[in-house]
Amino acid sequence: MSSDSNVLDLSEVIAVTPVEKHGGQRNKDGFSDIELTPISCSRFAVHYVEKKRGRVWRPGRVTFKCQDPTVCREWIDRLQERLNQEYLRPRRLLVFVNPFGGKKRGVQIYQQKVAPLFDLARIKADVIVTERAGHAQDLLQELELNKLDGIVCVGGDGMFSEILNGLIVRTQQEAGVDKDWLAAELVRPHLRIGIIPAGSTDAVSYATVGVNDPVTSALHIIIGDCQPLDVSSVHYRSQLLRYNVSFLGYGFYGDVVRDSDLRRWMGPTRYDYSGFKKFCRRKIYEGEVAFLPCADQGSSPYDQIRCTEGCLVCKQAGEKNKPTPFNPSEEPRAVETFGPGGWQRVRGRFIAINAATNSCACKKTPKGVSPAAHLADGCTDLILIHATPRYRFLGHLLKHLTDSDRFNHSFIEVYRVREFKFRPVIIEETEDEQVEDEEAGVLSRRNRRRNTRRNSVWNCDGEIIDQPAVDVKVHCQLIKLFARGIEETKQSSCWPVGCFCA
Ligand SMILES: CCCCCCCCCCCCC/C=C/[C@@H](O)[C@H](COP(=O)(O)O)NC(=O)CCCCCCCCCCCCCCC
Ligand SMILES: Nc1ncnc2c1ncn2[C@@H]1O[C@H](COP(=O)(O)OP(=O)(O)O)[C@@H](O)[C@H]1O
Ligand SMILES: [Ca+2]
Repeated sequence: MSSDSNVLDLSEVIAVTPVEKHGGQRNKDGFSDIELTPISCSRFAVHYVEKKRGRVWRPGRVTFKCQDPTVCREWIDRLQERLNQEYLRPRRLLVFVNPFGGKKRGVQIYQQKVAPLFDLARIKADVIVTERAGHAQDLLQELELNKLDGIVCVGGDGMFSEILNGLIVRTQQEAGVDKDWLAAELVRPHLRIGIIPAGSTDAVSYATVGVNDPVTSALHIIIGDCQPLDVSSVHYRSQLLRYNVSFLGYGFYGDVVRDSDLRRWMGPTRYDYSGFKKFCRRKIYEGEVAFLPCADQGSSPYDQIRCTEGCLVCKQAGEKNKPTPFNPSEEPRAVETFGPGGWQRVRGRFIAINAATNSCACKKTPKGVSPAAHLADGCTDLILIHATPRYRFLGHLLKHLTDSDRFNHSFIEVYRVREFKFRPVIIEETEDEQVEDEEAGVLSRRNRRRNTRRNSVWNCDGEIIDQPAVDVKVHCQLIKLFARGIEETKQSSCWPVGCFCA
């Protein structure tokens, strides 16, 4: 409801309920405790999304008084009927709660902040509190999903990654698509995923809603928002390792997540501790990155075009990348040529190799690792941080705390790509010769270095991929979230909400 008028957009109404005669007491979450028997009611309440500062949403409520109870009943039924016609609104959800992530408050967050809203909106939720890592991913291979309107993840990026992988693997299996085939055109799951932030970084939630707030995310789910999202597949020698939706980091960020995983008892601060430790260590990793730049030259990580609600860049990418029906006999369109318009190569000694499939905005870096990255453009921003003295690397890191250009350094290269591969260089103790062994997936350069340098791991949305050589490919708008992208805080967006989801 806009503040200077009394117009209420029906698509942002949560529910309509009869109200008890004496106005009733509201509990701390703003709900009236007593549901009145509808026949005798002369009042009804319209619960709606109230937009607060900083993209925070709260349930608002306005009460209407009718002289005649039948008119009141008529209003309730007609409004309820209209809400039921809003086809994007979920009726039945499967909720996975991670009791272990973040500050270990996933269950309380769901019970106290989300469940009352789902009840108010008459959403039936099947809740599963996970008992171990990978539990949600396993259940998604066997549970009955076709009566559901969506899946909700109560946790952080790692938990979301589990559900994302579980759902995509299940969908390919049912569609007969070989998920291990790098060139395969993946089938899009029809179920949307909602995220209730209850983790440590919650980058996916922050980058798609603009804030990490459980009630705000619950309201986006209730009104049936729909936001397509790119997903990157990570393979090694024709075997799928994992799907990634936000951040892939080798070197610094890989070492941070490997070190911090041993300190989960520290909660979210484990990342700052490990970050400081790995910053001081500043390990350098040699390797070669090959990448296929995105075809649309107009779009670049430097172009300052932010991906917001109704983003045109994503809308055009969606038009260009409409899913073609899967045809096993058809050879995929593989681009293997090197040179202009084809693959490019960069070989070097890196502090970090990062890929941001969306901005990766989060509390640590509100504008994101790559502020101009798009949620659904079919590309990922490949950020190569070459070896450099610590003070210069620190200067780059500090820029994440502000809105300034974090890429404006001679030791940083950034490319907007559709695919990339990384091959580490293993340093071994032998004579100096160069051998390229694609079969082993590594370039082995024999040298007189005293010690073989251990490789880093890939930080894949906070989960560890313990395989340095990877082939990454972006699948445009592979999944859909109950979100609408980063809302413009001032003028309304240029496209009606939900325009993306057919
Ligand atoms: C000196 C301050 C430097 C601030 C640097 C901020 C860099 C922020 C980069 C954030 C990357 C975000 C990408 C998101 C990844 C998440 O998917 C993933 C999993 O999320 P989940 O826990 O919810 O499951 N999260 C992460 O991998 C966390 C990465 C966080 C890295 C923190 C790095 C801190 C660096 C501190 C250096 C301090 C140097 C001080 C020297 C005097
Ligand atoms: N019940 C559980 N017990 C232990 N680990 C779990 C459980 N449920 C999920 N996990 C794992 O916890 C990890 C972190 O989950 P996440 O919600 O991302 O928390 P955080 O944001 O703190 O990393 C994920 O790898 C997930 O697989
Ligand atoms: Ca993208």
